Amino acid sequence: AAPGKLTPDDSRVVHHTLLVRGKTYHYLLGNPAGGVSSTTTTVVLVHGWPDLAFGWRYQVPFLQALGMRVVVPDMLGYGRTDAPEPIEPYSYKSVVEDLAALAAHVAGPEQPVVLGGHDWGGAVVWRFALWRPELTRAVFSVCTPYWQPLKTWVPREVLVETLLPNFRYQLQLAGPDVEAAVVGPEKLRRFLSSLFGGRGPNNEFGFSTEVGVVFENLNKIGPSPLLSAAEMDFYVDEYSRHDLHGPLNWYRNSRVNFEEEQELVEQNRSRISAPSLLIVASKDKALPPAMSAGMGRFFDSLVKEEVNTNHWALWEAPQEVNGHIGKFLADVLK
Ligand SMILES: O=C(NCCCc1ccccc1)N[C@H]1CC[C@H](OCc2c(F)cccc2F)CC1
Repeated sequence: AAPGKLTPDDSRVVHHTLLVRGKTYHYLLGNPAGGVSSTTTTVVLVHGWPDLAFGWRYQVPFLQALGMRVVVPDMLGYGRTDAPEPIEPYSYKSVVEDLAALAAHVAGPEQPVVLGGHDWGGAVVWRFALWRPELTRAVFSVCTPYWQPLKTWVPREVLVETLLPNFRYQLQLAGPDVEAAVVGPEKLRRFLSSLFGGRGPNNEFGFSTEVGVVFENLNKIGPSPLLSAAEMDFYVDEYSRHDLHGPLNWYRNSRVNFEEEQELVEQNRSRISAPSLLIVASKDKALPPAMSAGMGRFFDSLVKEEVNTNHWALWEAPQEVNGHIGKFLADVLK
C-alpha cells in the first residue's frame, strides 16, 4: 500500500531553517527510505498560492520510498519562511537563486537536483530550468504550463482582456483589497476554504477566477472537502503568523519578471534541455490544459500527462499524480 500522507508534526521529515541570500527559509527535509548515499537523488518541491510546504504531504513519503531525498521549503512569504515587505525578492529570478542556494546547501555545491512545482511553484521550476540548466537534473510541473520569456511587455490587464480571461482574479490579488480585508484567523479560514473548494449553503463561491475573492460570500463558506479539520487548522495557524502581504507579493512582479527576463531574451535562452514532465488538471479554471498547447516546441524532452481534477491535483488525485511522477523519474534516472 502507498505510504500515508504527512501529518503536520510528522517524524518522517525534519524541520530546518537556513539563511538564504538574507532571508530565513524554513524547509522540510525528508531522507530516503534506505538512507543517503553518494548517488542519492535530491528532489526540491516548490508549492504555489495559497499553499505551504505541507501542500506536498501526499508526495513526500512516496518520493522517500523511491529512495529520494526530498527538500520542501515554505516559499518566500509563507509559513515559517520570512515575508519581506518589498516585491522584488519574490521575482522568479530571485526565488530561483534562493532555491539554488538551498539545493547547494542540502545536495552539495554544483549538484544537479530534480525540481518539482505546483501552481506558482510550477512557474518557478520552469524558470529554474531556464536560469540554472546546469543544476537541473529533471523538472516537473503540476498544473502550470511553460511560457517563453517575452520581449514585448503586456500589462496583466491587457493579457486578461485579450488572451487569458481566466487570469482576471490576479488583478484583484495584486491590489490592496484582499490584503486589507483578509486579516485574522477566522477570515483566513474562510479565505483558505474558499480557495480549497469550500462552498456556501447554497453552493456560493468564496473565490472565482473571474472575480477573485467574493467578499460578500466569505462568512458563508463551509469546510473544504479536500482537507481534514486538523489539516485546515494547521494552514490557518501557519497563515496567521503574517498577513497576506507576502503571499500576494507574488502577484505584483509581472513588470519586474519581464525586465529581469530580458537577459534571457537577449541570450536567446527560451529552450529547456532537462527532461521535463507536465501534468495538467482537466478542470483547473486558473490553469486549464489548453494553456499548454504548443509548449513542447521549447523542450528537448517533454512528457505531458493529464489528471481529471480541479486546481488541487496534488490532493485530489495523489495516487495518479505520484504514479506519473514515479514513472517519469524512473525513466530519467535509469
Ligand atoms: O494564480 C495562481 N494560482 C492561484 C489559483 C487559485 C485557484 C484555486 C482554486 C481554483 C482556481 C484557482 N497561479 C499562477 C501561477 C503562475 C501563472 O503565471 C505564469 C503564466 C503566465 F504568466 C503566462 C502564461 C502561463 C503561465 F503559467 C499565473 C497563475
